[in-house]
Amino acid sequence: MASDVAIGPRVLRQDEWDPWYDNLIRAFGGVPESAEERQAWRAVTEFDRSLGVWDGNACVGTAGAYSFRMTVPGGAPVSAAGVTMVSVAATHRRRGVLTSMMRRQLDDVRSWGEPLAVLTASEPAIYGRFGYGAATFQLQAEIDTNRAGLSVPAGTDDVRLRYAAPADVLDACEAVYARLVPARPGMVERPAGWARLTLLDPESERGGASPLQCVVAERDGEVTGYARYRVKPNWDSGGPEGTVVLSDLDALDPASGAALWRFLYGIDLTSTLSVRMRPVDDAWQYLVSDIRRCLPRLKDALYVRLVDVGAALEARTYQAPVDVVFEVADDFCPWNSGRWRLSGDAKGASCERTSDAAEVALSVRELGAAYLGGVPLTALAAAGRVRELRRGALAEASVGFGSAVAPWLPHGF
Ligand SMILES: CC(=O)SCCNC(=O)CCNC(=O)[C@H](O)C(C)(C)COP(=O)(O)OP(=O)(O)OC[C@H]1O[C@@H](n2cnc3c(N)ncnc32)[C@H](O)[C@@H]1OP(=O)(O)O
Repeated sequence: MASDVAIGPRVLRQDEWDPWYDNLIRAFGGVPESAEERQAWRAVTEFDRSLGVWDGNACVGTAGAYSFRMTVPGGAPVSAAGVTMVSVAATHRRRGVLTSMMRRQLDDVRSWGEPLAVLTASEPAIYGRFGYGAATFQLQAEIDTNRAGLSVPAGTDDVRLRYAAPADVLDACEAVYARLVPARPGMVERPAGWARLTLLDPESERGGASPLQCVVAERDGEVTGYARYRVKPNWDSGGPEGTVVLSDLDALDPASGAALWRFLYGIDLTSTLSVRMRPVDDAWQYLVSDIRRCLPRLKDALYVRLVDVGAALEARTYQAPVDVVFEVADDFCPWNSGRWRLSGDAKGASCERTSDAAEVALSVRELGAAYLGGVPLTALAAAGRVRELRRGALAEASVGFGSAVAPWLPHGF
C-alpha cells in the first residue's frame, strides 16, 4: 500500500484525535497523562485548524493552531495563530514531515487573514528556518527568602489576603487576568475553556510538592490579585528548608502585588521561593534588597512570525515616530519579501509596499523577534542580523519598536 506521507498534511477529524494525540505524547517521551489532562487538551482542540500526517492508519505528524488574540504594542488585540501540538514520529523524522506541516499551516493562517503566528518551542533551533524569532523572554529565579530582604510600598498593609480553593475563585482570578491583558504585549485573551487549564494539577508534575494552593488579595471586598503556588517541604539536619514554587501571580496594583510577594516570602518552614515564567521587568526584583540572592536568569519564551508583514506592522503602534523603508527577506513565505515603508507613531501606523530605496534590511525572523518590543533592532544589528542602509534609520526604527512594558507570555500552550 502506498504511504500517505506522500499526500501530506490534512485536517484532523474528531474520531482521529486519540491516535493524533498519542503521536504527540510519544514524541515528548511517552509518559501518559491523566484522564483529566487529556480531556482538558481535547476540549480546547480546534479540529478545523489541526493537521495530521498519516502513514496508512498510523498518525506520524501533528500540528495545531489555536485562534488567539494577542496584545501588541499600543494595546490592540490581534489575531494570532497559536502553533501547538507539533510532533513527528521518530520513525519518520528528518524526512520533511514538519516542513510539510509548517508549509500547509502558514498558507492556512494567511488564508484565514491572521497576520501573526506564535509558538513556544521545545528546542530553539527548530523554528527559525520557518521565520519565527524569539520575541519574549521569561524570568526565572531561585530566591533565598532568608537573605534577599523585601521592602513593600505604602498601602500594602491595607490589602487583605485569604486562602481559597483555586476552583472556587477561578472567575475572580480570571477577571484580574483579563484586565491585565491589554496592558502588556504578548499576553493572550484566554479563549473559552482555557481558564480550566490553569487549574490542572497532576501529581506527576508536582515533583513532591503539595497540590496547588491559592491566596487572593482583596481591598474593599474586591479581588485585586492572586497567587497560585505549591509548597515542597524539606527537612534536613539544619532545620526546615522548604521551597515555595510559584505557579501564577497577577495583581492590579503595586500594593496588591507586594502583599502577595510578601506572603510568598514569609511562608513558614520555607527558605526558597522558586519562580518561573515571569516577565523580565517583574516588580519583585525592585522590592528585594539583594538581587544576587535571587539567582535571576532568562529563558526564551514566545516566538513570533509575521505571516502578513504589512498587516502585522500596521496593527501595532510605535512609541516614537518612525518613517523607515524595510527590505524584508522571507524565503518561506515569499509574499512578504521586498520593500515596505512603515510610517507610524503612538497613534497608529501604515505599512505599504514601496519602490523607494531600502533603509534597514533584515529577514522576517528578526522582524518577528523585534515585533513585540522586547528585542531591540539595534541589538540584532550588533549581531549582524539587521543592516542599516540609511544613517539614523536603525536607531529610529529601534526606538519606535520598543515597548514601555516588557512583552510577556504568562502561560504555555
Ligand atoms: C510549537 C510546538 O509544539 S514545539 C514542539 C516540537 N516537537 C518536539 O520537539 C517533539 C519531538 N520532536 C519531533 O517531533 C520532531 O523531531 C520535530 C517536529 C522537531 C522535527 O520534525 P521532522 O519531520 O524531523 O523535521 P523536518 O524533517 O521537516 O526538518 C526540517 C529541518 O529542520 C531541522 N530540524 C528538525 N528538527 C530539529 C531539531 N530538533 N533541532 C534542529 N534542527 C531540526 C532538520 O534537520 C531539517 O533541516 P534541513 O532543512 O536543513 O535539512
